Amino acid sequence: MFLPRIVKRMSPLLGSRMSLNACRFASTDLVRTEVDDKTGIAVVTMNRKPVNSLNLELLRELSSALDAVEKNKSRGMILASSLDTVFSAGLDITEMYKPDQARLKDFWTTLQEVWLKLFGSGFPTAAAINGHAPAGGCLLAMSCEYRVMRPNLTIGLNETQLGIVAPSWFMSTMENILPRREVELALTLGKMFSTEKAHEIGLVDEIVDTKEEALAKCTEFIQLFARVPREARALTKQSFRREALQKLDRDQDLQMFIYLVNQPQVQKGLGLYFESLKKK
Ligand SMILES: CCCCCCCCCCCC/C=C/CC(=O)SCCNC(=O)CCNC(=O)[C@H](O)C(C)(C)COP(=O)(O)OP(=O)(O)OC[C@H]1O[C@@H](n2cnc3c(N)ncnc32)[C@H](O)[C@@H]1OP(=O)(O)O
Repeated sequence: MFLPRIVKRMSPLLGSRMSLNACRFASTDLVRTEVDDKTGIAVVTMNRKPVNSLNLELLRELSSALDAVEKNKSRGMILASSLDTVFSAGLDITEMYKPDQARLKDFWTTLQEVWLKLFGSGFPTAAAINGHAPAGGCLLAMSCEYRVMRPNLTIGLNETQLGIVAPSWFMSTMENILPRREVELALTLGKMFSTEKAHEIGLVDEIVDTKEEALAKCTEFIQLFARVPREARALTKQSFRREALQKLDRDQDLQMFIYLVNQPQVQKGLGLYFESLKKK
């Protein structure tokens, strides 16, 4: 459950530019939200060790954090990870392998919700990709309007490599950034791009050396909109994204997911993949 702890104070504990400004914190164990009072930008940081795999609880907290950013009328939101080498490992395999059926339904519904809120948000969004971002991790980053990534990492929709299929709204999200042909090739291959390649093709906008620089670049991007009327910007962004958003038939997508994930060969594949991750 989202129990925001909101305090207003000067924070000598935070690094770099954030430390200079009074910040409001709305934090839970899994998601930390800090709003810089000077810029009005919220930094939403995922914090689920070891790899920020997206389980039901993390997704619920992300969903609540997005509501809070919207409600607080923040100038924008930066999505980041508290981990040194992983942005997010994507969906938590344990939610889909030998699942409890009621929880599985909740899990997928909440993932849809997070995507609808993030991809469809009116406020400006940017991702500080300070670690690997496979599959669902890539989806979160791609749902933002701008991506800044550290070198020598990987990002992509690798689902076919796992013997599963990325839902069509994952594909639409990549199509919002890359040409359709490039997306088809990336998805059919289950391609994980290096930071450098992702930058070359436009999946990532900038490469920087540190997380602090990534946050600073994301802030600069969001501040580009400082003088653009908020509502006009929001409606323009949402018009561009409306087709993808409306294409998601939540109920049909849920039924399809539940049916497919419960197929014995899919369960077997997920089990083998999970074991291979553990043996690594
Ligand atoms: C014809 C058939 C059609 C069938 C259609 C079926 C369609 C149904 C399904 C539809 C759903 C589709 C959507 C899927 C989207 C997804 O997001 S799937 C998840 C994909 N994610 C990955 O492939 C990432 C896997 N992880 C990694 O690559 C690496 O862990 C990492 C690069 C992120 C980090 O590497 P490193 O720092 O070296 O950590 P590790 O030692 O690998 O991992 C540490 C620890 O975490 C566990 N773990 C890693 N990833 C996950 C995960 N996604 N879920 C759960 N757990 C994970 C890993 O096992 C380690 O655990 P232990 O410490 O060993 O216990």
